[in-house]
Amino acid sequence: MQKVFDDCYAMDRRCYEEFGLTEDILMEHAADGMAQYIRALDGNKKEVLIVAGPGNNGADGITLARLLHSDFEVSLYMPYGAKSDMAKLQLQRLLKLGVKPVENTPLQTDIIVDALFGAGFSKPLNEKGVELIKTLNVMKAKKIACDIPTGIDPNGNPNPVAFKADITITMGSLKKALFADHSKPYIGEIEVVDLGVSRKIYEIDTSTYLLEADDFNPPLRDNPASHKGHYGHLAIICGEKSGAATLSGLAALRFGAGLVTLVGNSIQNIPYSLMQSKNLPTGTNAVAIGMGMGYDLNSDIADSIVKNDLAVLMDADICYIPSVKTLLDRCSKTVITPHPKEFAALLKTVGIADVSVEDIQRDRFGWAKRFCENFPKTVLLLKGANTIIAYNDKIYINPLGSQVLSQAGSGDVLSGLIASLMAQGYSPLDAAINGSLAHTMCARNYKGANFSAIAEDLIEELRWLIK
Ligand SMILES: NC(=O)C1=CN([C@@H]2O[C@H](COP(=O)(O)OP(=O)(O)OC[C@H]3O[C@@H](n4cnc5c(N)ncnc54)[C@H](O)[C@@H]3O)[C@@H](O)[C@H]2O)[C@@H](O)CC1
Ligand SMILES: Nc1ncnc2c1ncn2[C@@H]1O[C@H](COP(=O)(O)OP(=O)(O)O)[C@@H](O)[C@H]1O
Ligand SMILES: [K+]
Repeated sequence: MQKVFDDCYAMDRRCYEEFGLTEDILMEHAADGMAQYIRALDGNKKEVLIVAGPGNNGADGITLARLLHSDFEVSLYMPYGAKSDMAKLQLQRLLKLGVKPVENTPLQTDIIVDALFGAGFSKPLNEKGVELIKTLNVMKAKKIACDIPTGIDPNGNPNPVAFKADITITMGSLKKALFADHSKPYIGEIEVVDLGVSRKIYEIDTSTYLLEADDFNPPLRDNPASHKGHYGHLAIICGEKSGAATLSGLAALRFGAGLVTLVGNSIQNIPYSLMQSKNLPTGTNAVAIGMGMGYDLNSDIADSIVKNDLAVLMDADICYIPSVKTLLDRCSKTVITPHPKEFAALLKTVGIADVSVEDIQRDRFGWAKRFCENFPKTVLLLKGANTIIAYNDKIYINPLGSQVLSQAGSGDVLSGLIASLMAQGYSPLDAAINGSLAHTMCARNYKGANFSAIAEDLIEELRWLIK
């Protein structure tokens, strides 16, 4: 797990005030981090175009030009001149080496470093900036963003366009804007550079964390004398489309639930390994509800969930049903897993806000936080390119998913995985984190073409998740 921050200003300030470092020292390290990365690239890449802006992001770029000068053919392009004190100082130093900024971007180059705007990006790019970014984006070169790709605003949205990086070399620590859904196509890989002290010292407390594959805690069985009763009994409520519940059920079983029952009237053709029942079976310790259900929730089942305070995973259609609020208010072990459209419906159903899917996607962290303030007992998993898991004031980001997962049924698999862990006794938060990690790791391990995975393939991958 890595720490993630809104921005680095407080941590930079601490470096100056408590550790006696200067802006100059921090900047030298920032530029050196990029220089080391460029020096380690394949030896044929010699031409480097650095596009430097007027502020300290630009100053990082100018400093990099000094560090690379004479070992590389550096072109430094400064379309807005140097405005910040550090940019002016770094430019003076560079001029003393006899290096002058170029008047135009070259037509081709091996490497482009985007140091136009970084943490200070605060208003839309003007026409000149838009044209420049578009020109850089179509050039064939290795593309490196300094701190954050130019054009990505603090909420992670391109405004209106953004530099499309192969790698973002970010300064000091990770920032939330790198993990918005809208920024994902622009960020590329991410590398963090230390700024004069180790990251362990630089970073302060946070409530946001980035999940990694190493955080995965699988439901391994360590009791040789176990029986199915040790691994929980999950009930999945079926409705209009029983295929969704069946996929969830198979995923839950493959992920270790001892017994999985599909609950509903006359469900056809269910796989032999799943049980079926018209009512909530006695002995159920977790319930999954909403997948393919339609908008009709059996009130006896809802009452029984509330009365017995069962662990409950809620997904999909339940976001549109008013009684979702009762479940969220009254149950103490709940996970809800909407995609952005379902989340918009949920916010409206429970009376928090009437907003569009695009409003949510432009501020996923903000809306997740607002939801959790209203429902402090619930774990929210907001699906997306970078899935967010939010509980109370804590946020966990899972960046490991990919377009392999973009098809109907993969959300049903996710519900089954999380509900399976809830049945096996994981806390709702741990179930959401580990279910989501398993889901994205299955997608990463899938060997076929990235358009070809279906839900059943993800379920198959669970077999090989632990090597
Ligand atoms: N503060 C520090 O100690 C460090 C800062 N570093 C670098 O400094 C960067 C932040 O520098 P700044 O705060 O100077 O900000 P930027 O260099 O990102 O932006 C410079 C200024 O441009 C203006 N601006 C913002 N958006 C604009 C737009 N769309 N069109 C035209 N002008 C616009 C703003 O007034 C802003 O302050 C970081 O991203 C990082 O690269 C690093 O050197 C590490 C240390
Ligand atoms: N481009 C992507 N990158 C990462 N994860 C993705 C991507 N597209 C889809 N997913 C994931 O796939 C799942 C899709 O769920 P959902 O939309 O509910 O599908 P369904 O209900 O049809 O099964 C979510 O977990 C989502 O985060
Ligand atoms: K940048």
